Amino acid sequence: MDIRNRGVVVKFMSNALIVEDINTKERIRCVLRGRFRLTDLKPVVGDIVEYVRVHDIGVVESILKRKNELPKPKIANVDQVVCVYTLRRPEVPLLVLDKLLVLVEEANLNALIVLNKIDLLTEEDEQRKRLFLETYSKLYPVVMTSAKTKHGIDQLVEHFKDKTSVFAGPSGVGKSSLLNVICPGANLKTQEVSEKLERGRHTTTAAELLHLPFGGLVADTPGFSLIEVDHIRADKLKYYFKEIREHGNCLFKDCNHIDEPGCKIKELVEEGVIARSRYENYLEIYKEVSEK
Ligand SMILES: Nc1nc2c(ncn2[C@@H]2O[C@H](COP(=O)(O)OP(=O)(O)OP(=O)(O)O)[C@@H](O)[C@H]2O)c(=O)[nH]1
Ligand SMILES: [Zn+2]
Repeated sequence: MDIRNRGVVVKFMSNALIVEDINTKERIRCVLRGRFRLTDLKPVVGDIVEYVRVHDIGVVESILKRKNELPKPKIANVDQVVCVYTLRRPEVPLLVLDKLLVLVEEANLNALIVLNKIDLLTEEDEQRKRLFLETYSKLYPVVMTSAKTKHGIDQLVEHFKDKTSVFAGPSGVGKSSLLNVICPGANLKTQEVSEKLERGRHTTTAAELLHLPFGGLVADTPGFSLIEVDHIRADKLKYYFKEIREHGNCLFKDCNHIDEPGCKIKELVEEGVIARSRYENYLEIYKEVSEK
């Protein structure tokens, strides 16, 4: 009787995949059992598979049910999307972060918010920083970091421990820099200009999962930096804003919280329970997806 082992698919190569054994952490080159040719279901990075050893290679027998699945980068069983944001260099509009969080909620994933480049913040930014923390730490875990001075990196590491993470966020916020700090040796090439020009190609190649030295896995790609919400239906948007989803109870059951009478959400914005910027961005995205 063959012994079935379990492992995580960490990488794809031309005609084989690399599976990291769940128990031994050994990386084994695997091929797929022939019957996979007959189905549409193929393993992706992040999948947990069952495999048997045949001499020094493995043969993948089956794929375990996925907890979740990201289309781009193609990756399964992600525990958290690490949403990186900066208040300076670049100064990113909150709308960009709120759209990203909508995508994370839509995919039913957990978000970790990282406010990076805090070394660049001055006293003038104190107010904006406080407002940012006030708004988001009610909703998601927030960590403040500097990839440059290493401030907050210990705390960041705690959040990555024993999880499968993927970075996301707009260009230039420091995703690759943070990855290189928490995973020395990852050596993300994406910082180089030549590579950046090939970005289109880079984002279409399969992600690879890297083993973190303190336990856990992280995808080597900059995640989804293209933050596109056009596919979302306007009447579904309310489910992808955490605080709006959690405070229902409007006069109309199907209230979209725009200008309906007896809207509880609008009341909560007035009372300061729901952040005004979040509600305004909700309205903005609602408008955007209604007009398409
Ligand atoms: N001052 C400061 N600069 C930083 C910090 N983190 C990253 N940078 C710089 O910001 C620039 C962009 O960093 P990247 O890590 O390439 O950003 P990215 O998010 O991966 O960008 P894309 O690959 O375009 O998506 C680089 O010049 C980094 O050196 C930080 O915490 N503080
Ligand atoms: Zn309402």
